[in-house]
Amino acid sequence: MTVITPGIDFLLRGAFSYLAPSVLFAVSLNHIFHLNDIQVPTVVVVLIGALASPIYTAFKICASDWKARREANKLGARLIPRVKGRFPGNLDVLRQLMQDFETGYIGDGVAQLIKEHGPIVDMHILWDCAVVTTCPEHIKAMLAKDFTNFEKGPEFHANMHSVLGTGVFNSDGDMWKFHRSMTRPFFSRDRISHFDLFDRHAEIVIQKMRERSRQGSAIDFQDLMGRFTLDSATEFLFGSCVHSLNGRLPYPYDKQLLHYSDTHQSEEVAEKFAHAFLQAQQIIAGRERMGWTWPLTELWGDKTNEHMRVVDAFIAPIVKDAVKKKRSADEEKGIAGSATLDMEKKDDVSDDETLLDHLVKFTSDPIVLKDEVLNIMIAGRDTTAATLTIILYFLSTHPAVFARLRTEVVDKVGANKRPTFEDIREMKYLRAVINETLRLYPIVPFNVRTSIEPTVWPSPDPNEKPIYIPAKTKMSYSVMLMHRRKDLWGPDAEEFDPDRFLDARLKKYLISNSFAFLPFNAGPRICLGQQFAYNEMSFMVIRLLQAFDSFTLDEDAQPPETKPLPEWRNEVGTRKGMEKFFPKVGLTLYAHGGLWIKAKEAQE
Ligand code: HEM
Repeated sequence: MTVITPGIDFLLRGAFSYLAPSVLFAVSLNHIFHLNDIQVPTVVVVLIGALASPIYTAFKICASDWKARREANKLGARLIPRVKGRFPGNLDVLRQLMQDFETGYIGDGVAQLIKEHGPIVDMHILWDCAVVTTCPEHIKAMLAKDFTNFEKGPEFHANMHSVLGTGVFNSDGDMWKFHRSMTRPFFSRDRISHFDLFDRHAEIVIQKMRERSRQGSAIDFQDLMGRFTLDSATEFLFGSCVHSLNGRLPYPYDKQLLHYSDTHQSEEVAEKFAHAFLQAQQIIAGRERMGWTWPLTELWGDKTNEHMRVVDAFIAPIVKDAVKKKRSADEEKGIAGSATLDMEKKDDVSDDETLLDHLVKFTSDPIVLKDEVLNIMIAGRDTTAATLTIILYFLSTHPAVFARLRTEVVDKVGANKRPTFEDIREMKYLRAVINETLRLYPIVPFNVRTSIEPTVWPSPDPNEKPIYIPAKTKMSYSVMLMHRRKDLWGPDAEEFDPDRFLDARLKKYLISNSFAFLPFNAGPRICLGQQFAYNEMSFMVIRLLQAFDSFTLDEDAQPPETKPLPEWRNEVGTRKGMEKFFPKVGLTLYAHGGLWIKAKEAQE
């Protein structure tokens, strides 16, 4: 079977639509010359025809600019402030953005353009609108007020499809409603049973950290949290834990040889699965960054294929098993096929039910089931792992916050007791620490929607006309940059200070403008797992603070090429100038090279 690769498909379509005007023009010209008996050499006809495509393309660009200007005027609005680069198509801007992405501090390139042009800007890459906004009122329009006019869009779907399929993350309209409505009941109540699951895996985490602490060596906390959330997620999603916490944990780069020489190199299922899953996500994140040109980097084949084969090999038998189990249960009860759907209360979720058990009540289509569990796994795993990692980074670098939080843990829960949902609800400072971490490092720092119909947004400057948003335009928004705006969060917006979620600043900045804080998004597509995430993260942090009475960053253990760049320190008073880790973003945010810490065991 011949399969057309994304690159070949892109080139064929591109060649067809780009060359069509030239071919059409040359053929028509030839015909006119022929009718009028004019003798023109074929090579001249071909050359004139060849000019038709670039002229037509330039005409289309000017016409669409003119149309947007006219529509904006009609509505009493103005165009989005546009970046004017030095090279055609703003290629220099694109190059700078890519370079900043590879080697700079997270969001550097976009932050600079916003500083120069205001909180909404059109980077206008390759003659196409490439908008980014950090305004709460614009984000509110896309996510809530004008929700039906903004979708993820066909370009996003195409970029993500080979990994996310048509799951809840990567669908719009009726398909999204279908996925969301079958998954929502699973998250709609406080599912206390998860605390058993968290506890089992948290216990292994603590044990691994104790072992490392006794060896006097640092541990990569990001890797550890990736394993904790992978084991928890696979267990609660499929009821089949991959036990990645039992695998070999990495040692600091400078001690690798010493320790790796006496370990087996055999790759375990969990390692393979986690690695393949991560690689596939990195590839689709790269596609999203490259925009419509990404297929050119996949000329010889879809780069996600080899990784998705590993992921599928793990998931397919689990899905098959769940469908089989459900069928036999139905047969035993004497119900069959669609009758099952009428006879069961599908939305009821029993305590021991996994997400997959729940989903098979709605469909037995293995592709839909696989897509949905994979989507939830991506949504739920790296997000909590990275947030926990950054919480620990802040606790390691802010001893006063650590001490106050530890006092709250010991006072409210005790030195050893397993935390309950009620304990967590009472712990105001813990919630403030988590929120402050999510404010400075929201795990989805950049996101995107696509407009369907043209619309008008309020101007960030009330003295200026509103802003015209054309139809079918990709609108990026950055909650991370919004969360750091001094006009929205006060002059100390770049400081890590959990008290801002407890003192007068809460009312002044947040309650008066609730769309200024959106780590979980808002509106109909708000994160389904928000409560689950708060529970899981709170549980883990409490267990850690019960077991250890100090954490320190071990900067020597950090691989040198992943350390923050020395020149960052020149930017005094900014997060970039303060940071001791290198934040990066794939689909979600993470610490480049991991987060290496040393933990000291508590004596109580
Ligand atoms: C710190 C942890 C988390 C953060 C910061 C977070 C953040 C987000 C954000 C920003 C979105 C919106 C994405 C978009 O529309 O483009 C989202 C969606 C979603 N999240 Fe989370 N999430 C977290 C944890 C979880 C967990 C633990 C789960 C489930 C186990 C989960 C399930 C989902 C789902 C299913 C969606 C898709 C909703 C939809 O499109 O209708 N999330 N999350």
